[in-house]
Amino acid sequence: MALRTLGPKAAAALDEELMSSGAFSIDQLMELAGLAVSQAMYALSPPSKTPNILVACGPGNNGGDGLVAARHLFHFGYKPTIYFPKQTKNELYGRLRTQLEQLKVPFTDDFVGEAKRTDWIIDAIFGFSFSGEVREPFPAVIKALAESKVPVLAVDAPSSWNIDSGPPDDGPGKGYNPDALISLTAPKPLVKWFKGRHFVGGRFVGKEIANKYEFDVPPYKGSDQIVEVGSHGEKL
Ligand SMILES: NC(=O)C1=CN([C@@H]2O[C@H](COP(=O)(O)OP(=O)(O)OC[C@H]3O[C@@H](n4cnc5c(N)ncnc54)[C@H](OP(=O)(O)O)[C@@H]3O)[C@@H](O)[C@H]2O)[C@@H](O)CC1
Ligand SMILES: [K+]
Repeated sequence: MALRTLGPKAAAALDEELMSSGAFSIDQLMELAGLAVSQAMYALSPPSKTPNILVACGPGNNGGDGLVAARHLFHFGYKPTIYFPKQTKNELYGRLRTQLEQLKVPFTDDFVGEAKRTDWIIDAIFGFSFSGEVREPFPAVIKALAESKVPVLAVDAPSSWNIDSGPPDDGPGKGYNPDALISLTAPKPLVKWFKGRHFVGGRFVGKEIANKYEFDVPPYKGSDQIVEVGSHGEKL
C-alpha cells in the first residue's frame, strides 16, 4: 500500500495551518525540511564519495529548503555550491544567505557550467506552488537538469512537473527524470510518474493533522528525519 498523497491546495492549507494555529514559524519548518534534504543526500552518497554538491535554489520556500540543506551538507563534510538567481528581499532568505557566506560556501551564476563539474545536483527550484510554464530565468536551468549526466535529487517535486499531473509533455522540463526525490511531509500526486529512489522527510506532523488532511505519517524509524519508500510511496 502506498502512502496517500497530498495535493497542492491541501499542502498549502496545511502549511498555513501549521504556521497559524499550529504555532510553528516558517524558520522551524524550513530547518526541519532542509535537514531532511541533507540526510537524504547523505543516504544517497556520502561526502567521501561525492564531495561536490550543486544546490539550485528557486525564489520560494523550496529554494529556502535548499539553502538550509546546503548549510547542513557543509557541516557533514561536503563542498556545496549555491545557485540562487532570483533572490527576494525576505529577511529569512537574507539570514540563510549570510549563514552560508560565513561558512565561505560559494555562490555561482553559472549553473550550466557548474552542473557539468559537480558530483550531485539538488533541485530546490520549485515545490508545491509551481504552476504553468517555466518563466525566466529558469528555462535554461530546467533544461540543464533534464539533460544532466550528473545525478539529481529533487526537493518535494521535480521542478517543472505539474504537482497533480506529473511530467510536462513539452518545454524545458520534457524528459526530466531526477534520480532521487525527497517528498516533504507527504508525497505529492506527481509521484505516480516518478521512477527513482524516494525518501519522505519533514517530520513535524502528528497523526491527528495527517488524518485531517488525509495523508499518512510515514514509518520513520527511531530518531531518523527521513524514511525511504518506494517510487510511488509504497512502504518498503
Ligand atoms: N509543510 C511542508 O511540507 C513545508 C514545505 N516547505 C517547502 O515549501 C515549498 C513550497 O514553497 P512555496 O509555497 O513558497 O513555493 P515554491 O514551490 O517554492 O515555488 C513558488 C515560487 O516559484 C515561483 N514560480 C511558480 N511558478 C513558476 C513558474 N511557472 N515559472 C517560474 N517561477 C515560478 C514563484 O515565484 P514568482 O514567480 O511568484 O515570483 C514562487 O515564488 C514546498 O514544496 C517545500 O519544499 C518548507 O519549507 C516548509 C514546510
Ligand atoms: K524541486
